Amino acid sequence: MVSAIDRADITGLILAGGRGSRMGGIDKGLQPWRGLPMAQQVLARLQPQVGPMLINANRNLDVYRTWGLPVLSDSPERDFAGPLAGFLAGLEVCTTPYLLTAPCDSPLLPPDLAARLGEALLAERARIALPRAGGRLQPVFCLMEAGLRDDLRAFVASGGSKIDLWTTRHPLAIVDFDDAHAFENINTQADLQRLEQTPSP
Ligand SMILES: Nc1nc2c(ncn2[C@@H]2O[C@H](COP(=O)(O)OP(=O)(O)OP(=O)(O)O)[C@@H](O)[C@H]2O)c(=O)[nH]1
Ligand SMILES: [Mg+2]
Repeated sequence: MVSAIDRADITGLILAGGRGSRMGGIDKGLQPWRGLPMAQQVLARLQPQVGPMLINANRNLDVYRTWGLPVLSDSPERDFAGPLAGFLAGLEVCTTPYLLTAPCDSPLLPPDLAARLGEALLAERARIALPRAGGRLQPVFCLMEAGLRDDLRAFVASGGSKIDLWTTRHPLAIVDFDDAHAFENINTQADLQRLEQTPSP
């Protein structure tokens, strides 16, 4: 039998703290897509897979707060230090044994993301699990042990900002997903319009 992590033991964290520079500097999480802000589309896909949910944002905090979830900003010492700053903000308040991140700009994320990453993490006795799709790692979708908090805090404090440099320091499970489309990332207005029309599961 394959063991699984109880979904209540995983906190979901939506990463909406970026600059959105390729979309003219807008707050991508609030950008409407298929009738809802993009981060809400991600929330709808992620929430059924996990227990508590958190949002990481650095702008428009009042708007995000109206969604009824805790909203965390990156530590003010670092100005837009990248997604790892968001991971750390999540780990600092996470009360479950695991944290699963998802970016606000990939609204088609797989419905079995948490389950499959969790199985691999347990089976391989890893501390971090990442998906791979279309031959590429997708490191902003990261399932990690909450016990990595101190390690990540030290890594970020020493100037670390690359997710791959942090994740490869730890036992890592990689899970192949067949549907690369599920990890499509909306970075530009053109991506937004193209994906608005593409049929999705
Ligand atoms: N917390 C936090 N998250 C970030 C930061 N930069 C990017 N992210 C998040 O990381 C994920 C991937 O971001 P990108 O699409 O590469 O970057 P972006 O800043 O959103 O957009 P660009 O400025 O166009 O690159 C998204 O979920 C972003 O919200 C940051 O400085 N802090
Ligand atoms: Mg992106």
